[in-house]
Amino acid sequence: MSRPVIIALDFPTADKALAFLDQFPATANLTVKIGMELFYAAGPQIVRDISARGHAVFLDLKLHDIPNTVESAMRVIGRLGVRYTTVHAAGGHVMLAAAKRGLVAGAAEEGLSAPKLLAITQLTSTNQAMLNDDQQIAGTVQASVVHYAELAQASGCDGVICSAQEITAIHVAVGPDFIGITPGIRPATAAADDQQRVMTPTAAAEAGSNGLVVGRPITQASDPVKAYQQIVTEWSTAND
Ligand SMILES: O=c1ccn([C@@H]2O[C@H](COP(=O)(O)O)[C@@H](O)[C@H]2O)c(=O)[nH]1
Repeated sequence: MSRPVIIALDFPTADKALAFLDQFPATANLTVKIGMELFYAAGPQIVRDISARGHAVFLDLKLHDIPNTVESAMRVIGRLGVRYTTVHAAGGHVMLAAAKRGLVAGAAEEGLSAPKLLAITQLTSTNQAMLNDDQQIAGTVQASVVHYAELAQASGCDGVICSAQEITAIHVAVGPDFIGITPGIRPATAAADDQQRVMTPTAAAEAGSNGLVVGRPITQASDPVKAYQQIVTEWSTAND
């Protein structure tokens, strides 16, 4: 299984996202994440433009709606040729199964492989107090995340999005082949920003993360290519 370092392209326009990518060698074959900001600004064309440059796309729209709506939206996403996409586990097993059905159907219509469906467990910006007080979920963050991983697996998802802090417990609960992609990654000297459950690339590798998502530590670095390469080196070394 490949273990990508996924760059979160959190930019307000297509021009800014493409200019950012222009800094990398044309042969870089990156894996990049298009989230709500860029997709709402630039639409499906930005997925096509970035794919045409040879990069793999993770379309992170975090769907959470009634099952029929999610299934229909996932059918559209399935036609785009992305590698990963996301849905909120909190939508429940009926919605998650509908998401998977839509994704598989949409991809089949275009003769494509279905994207990997990853369920958001607890956002990495959520801490223990927010879980208990805001969401009124009792217990630990880890218990909630593991519960959502089990629900996602039983509902046909391919993996989850979680903090690297929970990845070991997830793999114990649902097995090592269930994908755990981890945002909230910060090199040792980087600011946490709004992230609450962070880990370094080395610690994430040691815990068993299947892939990192990194945004601001790369996109806002004075030398983004160097920042990306440093994280890839740290991650690869720790995975060896
Ligand atoms: O739980 C989650 C789910 C998704 N994200 C996304 O990852 C990146 C992280 O960006 P940073 O700048 O490295 O904090 C961002 O696009 C989020 O939407 C997440 O952080 N946590």
